[in-house]
Amino acid sequence: MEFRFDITKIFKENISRIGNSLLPNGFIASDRRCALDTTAYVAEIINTVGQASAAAQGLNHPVTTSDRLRNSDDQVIYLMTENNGRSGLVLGLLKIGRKSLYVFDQNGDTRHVNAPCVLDFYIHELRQRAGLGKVLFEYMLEQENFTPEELAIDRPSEKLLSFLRKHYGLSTKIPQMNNFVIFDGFFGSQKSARDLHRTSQTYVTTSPNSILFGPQYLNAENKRRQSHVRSNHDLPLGNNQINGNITNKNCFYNNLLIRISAKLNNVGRYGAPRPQCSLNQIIHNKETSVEAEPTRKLMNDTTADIIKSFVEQTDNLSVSEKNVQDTKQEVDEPSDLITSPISSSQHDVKFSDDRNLVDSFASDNYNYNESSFETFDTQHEGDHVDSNKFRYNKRQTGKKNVSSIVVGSDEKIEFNQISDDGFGVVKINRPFGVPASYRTHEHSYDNDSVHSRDSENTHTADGFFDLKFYSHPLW
Ligand SMILES: CC(=O)SCCNC(=O)CCNC(=O)[C@H](O)C(C)(C)COP(=O)(O)OP(=O)(O)OC[C@H]1O[C@@H](n2cnc3c(N)ncnc32)[C@H](O)[C@@H]1OP(=O)(O)O
Repeated sequence: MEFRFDITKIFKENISRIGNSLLPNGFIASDRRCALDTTAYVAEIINTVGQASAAAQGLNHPVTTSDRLRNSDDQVIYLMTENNGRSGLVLGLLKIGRKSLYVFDQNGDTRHVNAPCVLDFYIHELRQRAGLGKVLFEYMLEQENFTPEELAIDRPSEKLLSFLRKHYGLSTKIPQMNNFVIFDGFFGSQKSARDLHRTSQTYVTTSPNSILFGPQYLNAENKRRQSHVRSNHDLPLGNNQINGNITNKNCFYNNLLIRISAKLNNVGRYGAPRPQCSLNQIIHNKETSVEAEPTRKLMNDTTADIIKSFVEQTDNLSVSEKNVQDTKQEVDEPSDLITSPISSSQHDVKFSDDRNLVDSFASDNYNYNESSFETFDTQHEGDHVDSNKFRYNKRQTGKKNVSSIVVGSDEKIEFNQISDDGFGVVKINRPFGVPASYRTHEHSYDNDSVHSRDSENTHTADGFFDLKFYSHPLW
C-alpha cells in the first residue's frame, strides 16, 4: 500500500507502535510544525488502512480510524511497513486495547474482566499467508507482555480464527453472548486472575457488612486473602487471661479490632473530617485535657459506637476482675499518652463485668470521646454513687433513656441515666456568674432537681442552667 508522501521518514522500524499522540514510538520531531505534519500523515495512513481492513472483513464502517485512536487512552496500533527503496509501503496493522467485558467462564458464571482485546487485524491482500501476520502478532505479544490465551478477540473473521488455530493452537472457545471470542485458558492465565481481582474490588459496597467487616470480595482468591488478613490480627494474649464463657479470647479481640480498623479506614464522605461536637467539648471539658489530643485523633467517636455495639453482642461474656486487670496490663498503651478528663484518683473503675472491660479498654487505650463516660461507677469525693450499679446507656440497651449530664466547674463530670420520657438534660451545676468554688453536695448530682425548673424552664429551682437535648443515633 503506497502513499503520496514518503513514509520511510516517519517509520524508521518495520513495525511501529502508535498511541493516541498519532506519532510512532521513538519519533523525534525537529519542530512543532514537523510534529503536526507527521500526525496528519499518520492519521491519513491509519484511515486508509482501516478502510482496507473493513473492506477485507466486509464491514460497512471501519473499526480503525485516526479519530478513535486519538480519543482513546488504552488503544494502540502496531503498523507494519516496508522500505522498498522509494517512498515505502504499509503492509498491515494490528489494533489492540483493553475492554471492560462481562464474559461467561467455563461454568457459565458471569465474570467482569478488563481484558486485552484484539480489535482489528489486517495484512494487505498481496502479502497474506506469507507469515507477516504472525510476525506482527508476535511483536505485539512481546511488546505488551501478553499471552495469546488471555486475549479476547472482537468479532474475529474466519481467517483470523484459522490464524490463531494454526499458530497458537487456540481452538476451544468459551461460548459468549457478545461478539467477543475467548479461548480456553483465558481465565487460567495469571494476568487474567489479576484483572479479575482488580475488577472484583468494584463489588465493594457501603453496605453494613462492608462497613463492619471490611470490603467483601466475590472471588475465591480474595476470600482466601481476607481470611489471611484476619488471622494476622491475632493479639498475643495468653488463653488464661479471660475465663468464663469466653472460649476464644483472640476471637473476642480480633472482632473488636477488625471493627475498629474497618471504621478507621472509612473512605469517601464517611471518612471526611467532621467538625468538633460542641456538646462533646462541654462534656469533656476539652481545655483541660490537651494531652489527650493525639489519642483522640486516633479514635474517633464512631469507634466508640463500635465498641458499644460490640458490648451489646457480648452479653454472655464474663470476665473476672483479676483477669480483666491482667488483660488490661497486657493491652495497655503507654499511660502518658492517655489523659482522662477525670483525675486518676477519681477514675477508680470497678470491673464488674465485661462491659467495664471493654469500656476500660476503649477509654484507657484510645480515650475515645463520645459516650465514653461510663463513669457511673466512678467515685467522686462527696458523692453517693453505687459502684455496683451499672447503668446502660441508650446505645447499649436500644431503649430510649433520659441522660443527665452534670458538668461541674472543677473538672468533675458525671453521666447518669434515669428511665424517663425520652430526652436528656444537661445541667451546669452552678448558676452563671457564681464563682467556680460555689459547689455543694446538695447542688450536685441531684437528678431530681432538673425537674423543678423555673417558670421559663431555663433554670432549675436552685438556679442551675438546664439544657434539653435529644439523643439521636447519628450523634
Ligand atoms: C479482530 C479482527 O481483527 S477480525 C479481522 C481479521 N482480519 C481479516 O480477516 C482481514 C483479512 N485477513 C488478513 O488480513 C490476514 O489473513 C490475517 C491478518 C488474518 C492473517 O495474516 P497472514 O499474514 O495471512 O497470516 P500468516 O501468514 O502469518 O498465517 C497464515 C494463516 O492464517 C490463516 N489464513 C490467512 N489467510 C487465510 C485465508 N484467506 N483463509 C483461511 N485462512 C487464512 C491460515 O491459518 C493461514 O495458514 P495456512 O496458510 O497454513 O492456511
